[in-house]
Amino acid sequence: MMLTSAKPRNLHITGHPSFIACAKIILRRMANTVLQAKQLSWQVDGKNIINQIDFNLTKGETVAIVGPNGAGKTSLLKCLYGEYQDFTGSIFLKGKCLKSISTKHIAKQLAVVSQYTNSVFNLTVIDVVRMGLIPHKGLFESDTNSDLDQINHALNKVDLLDKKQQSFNTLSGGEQQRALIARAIVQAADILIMDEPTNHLDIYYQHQILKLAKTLNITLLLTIHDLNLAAEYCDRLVLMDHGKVVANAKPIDVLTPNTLKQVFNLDCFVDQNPFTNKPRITFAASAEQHERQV
Ligand SMILES: Nc1ncnc2c1ncn2[C@@H]1O[C@H](COP(=O)(O)OP(=O)(O)OP(=O)(O)O)[C@@H](O)[C@H]1O
Repeated sequence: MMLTSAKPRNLHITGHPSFIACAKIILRRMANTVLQAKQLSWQVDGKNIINQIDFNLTKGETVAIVGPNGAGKTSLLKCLYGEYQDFTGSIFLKGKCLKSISTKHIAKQLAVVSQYTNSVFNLTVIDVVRMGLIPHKGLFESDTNSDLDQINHALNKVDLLDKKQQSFNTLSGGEQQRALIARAIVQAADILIMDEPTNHLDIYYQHQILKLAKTLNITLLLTIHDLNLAAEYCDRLVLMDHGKVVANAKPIDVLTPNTLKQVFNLDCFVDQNPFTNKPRITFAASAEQHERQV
């Protein structure tokens, strides 16, 4: 197989047809990679929290990072969206080294809905959603009619138009998540990162938030504990344990009894959800389980 030309779009590939097909798949994936980590590690007090992770996010995918408490899921996200800068290895956002991009530029590409925002926002819902405009505006620029239209459109999309003057802190957990998604819509980034978006939500809102995120038709990266929800809504799962990636594949290939036993130290049964045909996991928590090694 031979690849010529420096410009991926003009590449001329020669060789055996199977090599050519394989090369084309690899090149297409490379061209569509929006976020990439290479040999990413992050330490606290000399302890590896994230340990030599290679990670790829392709345009349009929905990927969940799953794994036990303390596995390093949130830390990985925080490195990937630029909150932690003291990592080793490299992170590329649309081909550019993350450390070389300004925060404003990152925010134009990547919106974040993270945990524990409640105490931060003593603002009305519309003010929280308006924050999505910040990366697109100058310091003292006031809102235009088109900005207000965008804000109202986003609030309408998440069904919070009637609560726009309400204090963010007084919203229910599900409504807060929806308000933060509205902020992300206004931010107009094409990658949305969500850290445990279904935390504290009842089963109806868990599905509602994930369905809403999917309707945005953007690239989604999230952390989630519920493996059945992950299987339901995600194209790919990255299973982490002790700061490392244990498996990285389609849900059906990651959610196997052997792999889950290895990571969660619980036996489980995997069959198909009768409504969606997606993998369904039932854990068997028996009295003889050994304590998990954390
Ligand atoms: N800023 C920090 N300082 C010290 N330790 C940290 C810090 N951030 C994370 N850790 C530690 O790193 C480990 C991984 O934490 P992280 O929040 O990334 O895990 P997680 O997989 O998201 O867990 P959970 O499912 O409980 O949210 C934990 O042991 C945590 O205590």
